[in-house]
Amino acid sequence: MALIHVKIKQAGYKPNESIISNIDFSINRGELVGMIGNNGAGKSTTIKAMLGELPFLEGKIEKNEDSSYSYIPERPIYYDELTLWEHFEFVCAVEQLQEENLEYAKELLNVFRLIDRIHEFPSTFSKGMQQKGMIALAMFSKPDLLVIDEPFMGLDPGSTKLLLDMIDQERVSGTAILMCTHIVDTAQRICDSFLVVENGTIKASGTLDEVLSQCGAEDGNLYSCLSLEDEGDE
Ligand SMILES: Nc1ncnc2c1ncn2[C@@H]1O[C@H](COP(=O)(O)OP(=O)(O)OP(=O)(O)O)[C@@H](O)[C@H]1O
Repeated sequence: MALIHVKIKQAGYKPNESIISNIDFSINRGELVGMIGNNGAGKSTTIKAMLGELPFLEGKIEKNEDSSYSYIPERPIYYDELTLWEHFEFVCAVEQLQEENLEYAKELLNVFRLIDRIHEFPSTFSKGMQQKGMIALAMFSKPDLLVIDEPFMGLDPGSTKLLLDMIDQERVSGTAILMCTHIVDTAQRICDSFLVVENGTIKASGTLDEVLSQCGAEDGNLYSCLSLEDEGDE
C-alpha cells in the first residue's frame, strides 16, 4: 500500500480560487520522487495541500495512519528565542522522540559541520547553515516520508554532496522522499520517479522513461519536459 495517495480535484488559498487541479499521485516507501516545474507552476502549493496546510481543498489525501512525515520548507523557519540545539530538544519533547533521535541529530549536525554552533541562535547563521539546520531537524525524527522543498538552495558544493549521500542513505533505509527542485539534472540522476507540474496540474508522472515519453522529450533530457516560459508570463 502506498504511504500517501494525493487526489486533489482542486485547491487554493481563497474560496472559489483554483490554484492546483486534477492532481493524482502516490508515494511508496523507499521511493525518491522528484517534483519539477517552472516558477509558479504549483509545486509548493501541491506540497502544502498534501500536508493539509491549504485552506481550500476539494479532494482527499489518503495517508497511511501509522506513518510520520517531516517537511523542510523552502525558506528556513526558526524560533527567535531558541538556540539550534533547543529546537531539537523542543521537537523531541513535542513529538515524544527518544534519546537515540537526539544522538542521531548530533551525528547529522556533525556531518553538516554545525556541531560547534549548536548553542547559538540560528538567526546568526549563514543561509546555507540555516538550511542545513532545517534538514537535520526534519531528518532526526526518522520520518517515513520526508518532504523537501528546494533542498539544495544555498548549499555549498560539499554540503550538496553530503545531502545527496544522506538522501540516498535515507532512501535505502526505507524513507520515502518527495523532493521539489529546480536542479533538474540532479533530479534526473537520482530520483526513482518524477512529477512534472505545469499550470497547477500534473503534466506527466512516472519513471524517467514514462515522463519523457508523456512530454514527448525525445532528447532524453528532463529539462525538455519544462516549457520555456515562466508560468506567470503566460
Ligand atoms: N500564500 C499564497 N497566497 C495566494 N497565492 C499564492 C500563495 N502562494 C502561492 N500562491 C500562488 O500560487 C501559484 C503557484 O505558486 P507555487 O508557490 O505553488 O509555485 P511553485 O511551483 O512552488 O513555484 P517556485 O518554483 O517559484 O517556488 C502562483 O500563482 C502563486 O502566486
